[in-house]
Formats: sequence, C-alpha cells, structure tokens
Amino acid sequence: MHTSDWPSGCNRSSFSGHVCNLVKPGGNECKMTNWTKYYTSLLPKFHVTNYDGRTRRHQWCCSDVTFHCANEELCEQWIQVANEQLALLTNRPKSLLVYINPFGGKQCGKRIYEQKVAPMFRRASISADVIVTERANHARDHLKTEANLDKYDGVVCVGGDGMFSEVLHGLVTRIQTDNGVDQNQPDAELVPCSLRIGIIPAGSTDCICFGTVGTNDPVTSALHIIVGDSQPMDVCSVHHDDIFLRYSVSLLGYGFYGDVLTDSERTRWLGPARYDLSGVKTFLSHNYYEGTISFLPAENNMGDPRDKLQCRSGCFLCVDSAGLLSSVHGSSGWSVIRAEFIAINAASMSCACPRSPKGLSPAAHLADGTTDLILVRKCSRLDFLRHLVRHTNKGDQV
Ligand SMILES: Nc1ncnc2c1ncn2[C@@H]1O[C@H](COP(=O)(O)OP(=O)(O)OP(=O)(O)O)[C@@H](O)[C@H]1O
Repeated sequence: MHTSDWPSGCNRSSFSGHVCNLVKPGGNECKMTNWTKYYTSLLPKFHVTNYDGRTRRHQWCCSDVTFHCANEELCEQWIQVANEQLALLTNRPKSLLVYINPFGGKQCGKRIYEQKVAPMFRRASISADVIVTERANHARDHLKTEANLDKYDGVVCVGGDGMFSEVLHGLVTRIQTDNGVDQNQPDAELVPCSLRIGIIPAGSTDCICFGTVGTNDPVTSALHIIVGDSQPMDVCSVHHDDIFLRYSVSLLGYGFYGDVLTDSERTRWLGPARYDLSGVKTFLSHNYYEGTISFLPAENNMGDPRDKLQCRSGCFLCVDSAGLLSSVHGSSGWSVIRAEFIAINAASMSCACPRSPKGLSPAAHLADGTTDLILVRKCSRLDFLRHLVRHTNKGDQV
C-alpha cells in the first residue's frame, strides 16, 4: 500500500517497527460512518496450506489479517501494543547477511530472492545486506575474513546444498579462528556459533532445506527465518592425517555417491539433470572399493533407523542437542569391518529431497549426536539397483 493511500492525519512515523501498513477504508467492507483504520500486519499469522501432495504438506504461506476498529484512539493503542509485543520477540532476526548464488540449480537464485523473499523481509522490518556471489567460495571467504558478524543476527544463503556448505564452512571457521581453536585437531572442542544460518532453496537438490523444513519452497523458508525458527544440526568433521578436510551435515559418501557427485561436477551446465546422468554412468561402471571401517556404535540414543516419525524442525529428541551429544557414548569400544564396498555412507540427517522424499535414512535425527552408517558391500548390479530404488519410494530402507 502506498503512503498516498493513507488516511489524512495518519502520521507514518507513529506506526513504525513491525506494523506494516495502514490502509484507508474502502471497498464493500467499509460501510461505517466514522472513518476506520484497517491494520494489516505481518504478525505471526500464517497457515499451513491444505495441499495433499507429498512435498507440499509443510508449505507455509503469508496470511494478512485485518482488524477493524471503531475509533482512532483504540486503533492507535492496538498498534502500540502490537509493536510492543513484536519487540519482545527477541529470537526474530532484525538484520541479516544474505549471499545469493546466481548460478545454483536453474540459475533463479537472484529472481527468487528479489521477487519472493526480499518483499517479505521488508514487511517484517528485517534489514538485509545482500551479496551476489561472483565465484565459487566467494561467500565462504567473505565470511572467513571480511564480514562484520557483529552487525547481523543471522546469515542467509540463497542456493543449494553447496552454498549452505560454503556458508557453514565460512562461519564455523571464522568462529574457531577468532577463538584460537585449531580445526586440525579432530578432538578439538569447537566454539558454538551464535549466528543462525537460513536457507532459501534455489539449488538442484536442496536436501538440507528439504530435510529440515519438509519442503523446498522459498516462501516457507523465508517465513521460518522471519519468525526466528531454529533447528540445531549435527556437524561432522572430516580429517585426514590430522589435517582438517571439511564439515558435513548431510551425507558423507565414499564410493558410489562420492563418484556420482565428482562426475556430476563435470556436467554442471546440465543443471539438476546432471545427477541423473552421473548416477546412471556410475551405476553402470559398478566400481567397488576395498576398505576398513572403524566406528563407535552409539549407545543409549533414543532414535532407531526404523522409527516411523521423521525428524524435522522442533523434534522433541533433538531439542537438547548439546546434552545429547555429551550423553552419546560408544562404551563398548570400536567396531571394525573390513570388506569390499560399493558405497560407504554416513547420513547425519535423513538426506530427503524431492527425488527421495524419505531420504537415505528416513529416521535419522538432525541433532542427536550420531550419524547413520549405511554400508553397501560388493553385490550384483541387480541387488544394488534394488537398494537404490528403495531410496525413492520406501519408508524402510533396511
Ligand atoms: N558466482 C558463482 N559462480 C560459480 N560458482 C558459484 C558461485 N557462487 C557459488 N558457487 C558454487 O556453486 C556451487 C553449487 O551451488 P549450489 O549449491 O547453490 O547449487 P546446486 O549445486 O545446483 O544445488 P545442490 O547443491 O542443492 O545440488 C557451490 O559449491 C558454490 O561454491
């Protein structure tokens, strides 16, 4: 609504903060003799749409609620109280640093942000500093060295899993460097990061967004960010000979999935279809790898790979993630498996995505301090194909 539509006598400065619009009475609704103010806000009034589709169940959309008031004074009071209540919601971000990958997925990141997300942030009075990345690792390097993190309540990445990974690496590395923690030490205790990372899905798979929110919808993600939702996640570090390699929050894949991802990078120009092509090529090559896996079996954890409930934002088990992490012990010692493997996978979350709506490990928890190890030993192509097909349509992958 433009300011020219406001009723005369209505002073814009008195309606600052999260109160978004005041609109003049009009249309069929307004038959009152006194002039009436209509107050439309982005108070946390949204509703879950009643789609039946399997990916649309978790979709949120904005809903405007109009309050009718008989006199101006009362209306002013409502607005004041609404603003006061909104100011009390300290978990809502006020200032965000946004990185957009213009080349992720179908190369729509910039448009998605400008057309769908930015207007919602504006309505919610969130200020955003936007950086459109100019090269791979631009966001990571900026966060590591340059970004003034004190200015922000959170960092948002507009892109896919690769962009999320960049932001995660940049942020975690910056916090450790600032606090003198050596990431090369596998048992170093990392300093937690107070900034939250939001994801606006604009990539090819968007597995981390899908696995946490339940849908890949930019509007839903923007609303989660606006209302200050947060979800802790297990972050797993990968080291080789006391050298830190990288962090992973979703799938750590050696063998089949590692080969698919490596091959798909060569055909990035194909967009999301590159995963299908690389998947077929890698499947036909039927490579297997000899290896030794050593792992500490988790004990006392409450989740089970055959649990029916999928862990999402707000999971009761993952609420106390720090407590869970310290209570998960492998007291019975290391287990060792030596074999020939087609795939060695460690899933720290379900790894659900639109192609595999339940994911590689449907019941994996987002923040229970454990990872689900999925080992596929050397087997026939047909058996491996059966295993792959199970990911796309079965709740029970075992
Ligand atoms: N401006 C840029 N030019 C080239 N590459 C970029 C740029 N910005 C980011 N990248 C890189 O592009 C890679 C892929 O980006 P992103 O994850 O957003 O999309 P995607 O790979 O299509 O989606 P997904 O990871 O969900 O499959 C990231 O690893 C990131 O480092």
